[in-house]
Amino acid sequence: MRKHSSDNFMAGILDSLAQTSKGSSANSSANSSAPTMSAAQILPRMLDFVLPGYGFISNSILDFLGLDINLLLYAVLGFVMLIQLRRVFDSATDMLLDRCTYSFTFDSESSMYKQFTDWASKVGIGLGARSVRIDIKDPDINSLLSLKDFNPLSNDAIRSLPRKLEILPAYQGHWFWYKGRPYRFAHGKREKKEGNDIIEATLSCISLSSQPLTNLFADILSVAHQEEISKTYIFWPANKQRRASEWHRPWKHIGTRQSRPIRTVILDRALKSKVLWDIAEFLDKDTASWYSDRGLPYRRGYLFVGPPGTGKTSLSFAIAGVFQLDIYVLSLQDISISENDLMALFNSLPSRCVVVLEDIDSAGIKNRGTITKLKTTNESSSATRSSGRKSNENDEDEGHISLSGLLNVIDGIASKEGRILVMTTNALESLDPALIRPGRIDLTIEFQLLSKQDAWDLFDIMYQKKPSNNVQPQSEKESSLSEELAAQFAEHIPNKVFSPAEVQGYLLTHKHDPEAAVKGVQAWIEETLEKKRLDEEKRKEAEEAKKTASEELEKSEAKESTSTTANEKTEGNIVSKTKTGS
Ligand SMILES: Nc1ncnc2c1ncn2[C@@H]1O[C@H](COP(=O)(O)OP(=O)(O)OP(=O)(O)O)[C@@H](O)[C@H]1O
Repeated sequence: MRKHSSDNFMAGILDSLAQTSKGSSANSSANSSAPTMSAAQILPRMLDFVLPGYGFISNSILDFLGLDINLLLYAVLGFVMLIQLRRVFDSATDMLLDRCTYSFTFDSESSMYKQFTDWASKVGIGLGARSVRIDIKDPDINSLLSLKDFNPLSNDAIRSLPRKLEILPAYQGHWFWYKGRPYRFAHGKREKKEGNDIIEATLSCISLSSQPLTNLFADILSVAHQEEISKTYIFWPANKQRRASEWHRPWKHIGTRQSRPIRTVILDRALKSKVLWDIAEFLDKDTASWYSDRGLPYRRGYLFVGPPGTGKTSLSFAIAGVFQLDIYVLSLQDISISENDLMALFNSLPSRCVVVLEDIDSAGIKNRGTITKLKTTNESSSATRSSGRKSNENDEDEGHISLSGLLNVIDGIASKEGRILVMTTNALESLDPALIRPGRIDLTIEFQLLSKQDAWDLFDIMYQKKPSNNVQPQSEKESSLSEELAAQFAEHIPNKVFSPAEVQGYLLTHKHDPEAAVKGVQAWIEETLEKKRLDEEKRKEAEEAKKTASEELEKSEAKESTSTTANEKTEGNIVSKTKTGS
């Protein structure tokens, strides 16, 4: 039934068209100037047939309003056709992309992603897109600090810093041109893992080979490399939750620092070059095979010994900068790090890096000997029993990582080849010899308190002008003046009394005024020595009080145990007397 009516409908339309066309051809023979039905008339005719009266209405609108609704109709039809064409184009492009595209994928947690977005922001990739992501770059606080009239108490100072926008490719797909080729950057699957969004990113290129993409990545890496040359990447252990997750590296990138120039670390020249040559030789391309040919583990260990603030950490950072290595800093004082964590942390180190184990003396490493001693003491000593402490409590006090656990990590089978281990300590004598035996520690460097010459060097480092900082290099006159000031300054500093950190702290209070630093140094020395003296007195008093308290405790415990023994004896006598009496 329905088919029948639709047949009628089509027949009607064709009839109507045929009549028009017949009429037109008849007329055309009679009158060649008579209008024939043009393509433009087909739609109105069809509509007239479907909606009787449409022709009348459209003519009336044309007559009265001068508006040709047929034109509107064609515009709508054209628009619909365009949309359809776009769909066809999209699916054709998808098909083309599928067949003729190369894609490289990386995830948002990878360092590749960071390097791509840095590159995109630098090259302005996001700028061509109609939809971009924007972020605000951190204000350049360094530039503010270098201003003479900077007042840290004024909130406005920080607020007034210009903040720059960072323009990045949007999360949806985005085409861009690079070196005459179209590339597409898109974010894909987003997954939530351990509270973190991990997004898959894809960079594609229409090409029959992967070469253009490889070239693009080479460009990205070379831009990143230029930046990295002067930077040191710093890693710390990630928090416990992330460390436990199989999705994350146990290390967290916590920052990137301008590499510390080696000349800014004050250390005996011969020692400095000894350690640098040693590392250079270790990192030489032939050294790894030299080690493996001889069955030696390809690792190097250094021990930096010296009082606090003498440059042990600074030298570690400078070494990382000189050799372009990332630095992994680990403190065993972090009680959340278990032996298993330590193992995972060491196992996931890259093959070339500097790993710094800070303050290993105060880390509370459980010493094999100490544990045995404690256990024996606990078993035999009634004094310890009476204090109510259990042996495992003592073990915990001793530290959460055992010496054997640490040794295992440092040179066990799983330990990474090629890493440079730096252990720092303030107290060499408190270290277990096993920890620093040759093979684990290959070179020990001693750091000292400041000599007069060191004070001279430190002053020079603090006030030298660098041509690279848009500051004019020093003239000869200026340079001889600053040498004179450095000499005067060094003259005041007593030999081997202050650490470089202490003197640096003082100089920082006169950052832009070397004359004032020289003028005020004597007063500072006296004040600091007096403070040190008072601190030392307090420390001694506290030590004395602790000693007296423990002696008193021992005495009272001894008294208690004597009276217990006497009571037991008396009780024994009473019992024996009673027995005898009975
Ligand atoms: N030898 C040095 N040369 C240059 N700067 C130094 C030196 N020693 C210390 N400093 C300065 O003192 C500060 C602390 O130095 P650093 O952390 O390297 O000392 P450290 O010996 O590792 O101390 P700690 O034993 O307390 O860890 C840094 O800002 C550093 O610039």
